[in-house]
Amino acid sequence: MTSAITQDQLPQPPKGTAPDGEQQDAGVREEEYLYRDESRLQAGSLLTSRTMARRLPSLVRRSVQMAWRVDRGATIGLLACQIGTGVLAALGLLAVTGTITALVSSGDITERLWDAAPQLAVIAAAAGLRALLGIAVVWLTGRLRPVLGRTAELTMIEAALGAELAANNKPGYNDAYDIADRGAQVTPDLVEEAQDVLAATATLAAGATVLTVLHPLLLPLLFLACLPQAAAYVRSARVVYLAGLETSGRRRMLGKLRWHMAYQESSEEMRACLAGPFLIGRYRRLAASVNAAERRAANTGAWMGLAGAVAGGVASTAVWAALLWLLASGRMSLAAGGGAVFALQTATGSVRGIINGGARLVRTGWYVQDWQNFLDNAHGQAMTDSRGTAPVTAAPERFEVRNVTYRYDGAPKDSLSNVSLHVKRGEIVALVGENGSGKTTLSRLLCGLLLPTEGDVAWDHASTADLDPWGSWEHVALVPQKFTYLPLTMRDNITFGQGDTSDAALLAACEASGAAEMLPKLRSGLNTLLTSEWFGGQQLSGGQWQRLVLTRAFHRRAALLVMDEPTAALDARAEHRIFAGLRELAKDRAVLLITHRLTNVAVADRIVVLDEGRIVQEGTYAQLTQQPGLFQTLWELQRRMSGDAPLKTRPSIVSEGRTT
Ligand SMILES: Nc1ncnc2c1ncn2[C@@H]1O[C@H](COP(=O)(O)OP(=O)(O)OP(=O)(O)O)[C@@H](O)[C@H]1O
Repeated sequence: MTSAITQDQLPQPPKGTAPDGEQQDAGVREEEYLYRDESRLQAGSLLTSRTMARRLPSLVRRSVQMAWRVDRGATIGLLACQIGTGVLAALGLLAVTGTITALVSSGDITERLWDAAPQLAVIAAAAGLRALLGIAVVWLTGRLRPVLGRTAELTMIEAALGAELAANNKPGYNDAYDIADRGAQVTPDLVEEAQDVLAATATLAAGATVLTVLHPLLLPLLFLACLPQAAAYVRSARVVYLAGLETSGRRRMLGKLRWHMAYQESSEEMRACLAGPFLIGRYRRLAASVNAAERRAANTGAWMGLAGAVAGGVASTAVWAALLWLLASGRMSLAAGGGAVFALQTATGSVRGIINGGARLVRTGWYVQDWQNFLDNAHGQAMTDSRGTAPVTAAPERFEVRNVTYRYDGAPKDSLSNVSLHVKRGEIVALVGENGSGKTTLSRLLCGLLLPTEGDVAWDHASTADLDPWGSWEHVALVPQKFTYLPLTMRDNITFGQGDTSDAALLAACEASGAAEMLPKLRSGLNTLLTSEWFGGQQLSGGQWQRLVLTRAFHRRAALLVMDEPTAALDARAEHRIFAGLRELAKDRAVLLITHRLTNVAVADRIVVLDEGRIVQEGTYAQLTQQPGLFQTLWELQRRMSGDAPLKTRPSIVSEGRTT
């Protein structure tokens, strides 16, 4: 038996605080996590019924094209079913009007019944076949939906991977991604809704033919009667869509909170810092604001629906009055009138189906349009638009940053100012400096992951902006400061399906990084799934993961090796192994080493010291340890802390800022 979780089963805050962390949390400010793309919101609010009517055919066409691309068989089957449904509906309807005409004509009742019998048989056969086609539609749709959904997701991932790394800092990019992702999720709905519209259109075609034959006035009247409801549906769809846009940022934040509160990676901090109650409080407030926006949209939608229904009711009464008038004035026979009543009812149902399905289709179409816009150019961040396609034909010899300035989008100041640096194959260059001085940013530029705001980054003589990014990253091996724990086997985590995947090649890289030592402890050696979230998996420690990430970089045998704090999580023996082996590794590689452990940079040929985004010192280890300046100050502080030596200079930076 299942039971709902009660409030007291949730993590509780420390005594003296409100259960939802209210005392610590000032709440969600009005402007927090809000979507602010005014032009987009304005464009959304201008979407009208006329736009909808104009877009409907292209949306149906697009959904058919999407379905065609992923499963031609199912698409052909579905189209055939819709056409079949329409034909059967027409046959059934004609048979019904024929039956009614036969039954209300004069003559013996037995004769009239015999006359109507073939029509009744057609009605029964058409209804049975339509039911069969309905089952086929459900089966084919069930076959198509998941493939469409997964394909849409994959195209999103490809588009995101094809965007500039800097895109994450661009205003609106992450919102655009989220909104587009929603579009990807509803892609299967587009096909289903298009089908509903097609089916209703097919039935309407049948009803319309009969109505027009009975009296040419009936069909236009019917359309007029449905217009108010159509307008109401579209308005309500627009309100819901706009509410979705406005709340996208907050819904993204809700997703992030759920992730951090529930998943393994952050679970220890969540518990030990008692972050749960605080974050649950924050979640509640954000959720309440999203709920309120959605409730407002639902209310407005309901009012619009009511207005549409009232107007539609009045208009329908007028249509029925017109029919009565046609009958009363003798402009239509009683027999035809019976058929007309039935045809009118069928056609009214179909038109409502078109309008209802059409409004849903248009709303889904807006989302799908967002998805397609993102696929087109990743919200203006596609690398194909910002970079060249020049291939990197041979492994570059020299990597150079020339007079580079870089500022992250939205940042108040430059992270790097007029910086120049080069590193050649066979050389180790160390980059040092205090937190936030720009080391990682510089390494991202050297790798071609970021393009400079000013200046140039060149590999041999080619600017990274002109190179094909994917081709160039084949020559890069990166040990990032923050690495990702991927739930793959050790083998896959090392190779990502590239290079020599033989055991011999992998073991050589494992030896160099120290990862070989952990292999005997793994259940299935290189084939062990490195996570405890799945059956049979095994989780590594932080340092073991760092060894693995080093193995990944060494295995790539790339011309440029960038190591950003590569030994932060390693034990002394493992760290020693890395630095002792670095010279050997650098024989045919250009190595950029970033570390705060200044004694380790003795291995480098040159040391570049960054301070607040500028190069303030450059030289060998021997030179910089003897030269007064930032390097010497930091180096002496570290030596003092490790008890190596007394200070040569006063550690003024601790209390008075920098000494340079
Ligand atoms: N993705 C980012 N978006 C916006 N600003 C960033 C981003 N990454 C870094 N910065 C900013 O750029 C500046 C330099 O950061 P960077 O990470 O390059 O420093 P660092 O020298 O590597 O620091 P640390 O030693 O702490 O790793 C900092 O002021 C930081 O706030």
